[in-house]
Amino acid sequence: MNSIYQNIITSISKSEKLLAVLIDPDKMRLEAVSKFISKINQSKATHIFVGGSEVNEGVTETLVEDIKKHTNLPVILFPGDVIQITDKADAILFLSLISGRNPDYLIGKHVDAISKLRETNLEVVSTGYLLIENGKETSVERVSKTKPLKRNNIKKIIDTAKAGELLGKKLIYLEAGSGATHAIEPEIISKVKEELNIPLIVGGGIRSKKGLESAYKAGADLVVIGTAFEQDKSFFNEIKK
Ligand SMILES: CC(C)=CCC/C(C)=C/CC/C(C)=C/CC/C(C)=C/COP(=O)(O)OP(=O)(O)O
Ligand SMILES: O=P(O)(O)OC[C@@H](O)CO
Ligand SMILES: [Mg+2]
Repeated sequence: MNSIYQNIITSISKSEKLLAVLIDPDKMRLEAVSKFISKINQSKATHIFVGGSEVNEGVTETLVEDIKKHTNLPVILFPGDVIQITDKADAILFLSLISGRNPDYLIGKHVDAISKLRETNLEVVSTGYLLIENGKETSVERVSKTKPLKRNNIKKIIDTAKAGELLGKKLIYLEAGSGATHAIEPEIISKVKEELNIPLIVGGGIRSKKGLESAYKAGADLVVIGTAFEQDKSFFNEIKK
């Protein structure tokens, strides 16, 4: 069986660019799901990510179940906490927040997640998650009680991403933060990409087709967009299939 991770690798080898729409269980009303997903189905999106920094228990499971009724795209959990794990999804980004030094977000939550993961068939994708300063405080920063990496310290960012790869992470995710003022700069993306032999995900603050193209051109393999779709459904028209 083709795994979601294998499919990402195959797409990259064919120079295809990937796009994930992030659905935040906090913000998506169940009544709005079918219309929202039909827009996703008509767009170039290749993946659906579901997650948030702070989500109440049970909400993610109900939402994922509903999303799956309306699409064949892979649904991947992007969880801020253990309670967001549900076997209704296809895979989970097993995020370790390697930009920070909070042991709970480096390894603690992961140990706590194992009992739940054992009961699921989720594909687990080990992901090195790097929060990069964007001009304002993000939810991830607040919840994890960590500081983001400074965006002018490119060496630290590159070295952190490479350390993640050498620790065995299967993906590196450069995160500016949901609703970021400054998306990750192309220069940072290209320098990190140059160093890596694993796929690179970029997200946070990308609000236009131009921003999307510029992230791809710099070397992002998969771009994550949430806020732009939440706030302006017409953005989907710009990225129709
Ligand atoms: C291992 C498991 C299961 C959980 C912990 C996973 C870790 C270490 C997560 C890293 C830190 C974290 C809180 C990530 C959340 C990522 C996420 C879903 C961000 C989406 O944006 P929001 O942070 O919800 O932004 P808004 O609140 O502005 O919508
Ligand atoms: O909501 P936006 O700013 O698109 O960010 C998406 C994602 O990278 C946040 O974790
Ligand atoms: Mg949120």
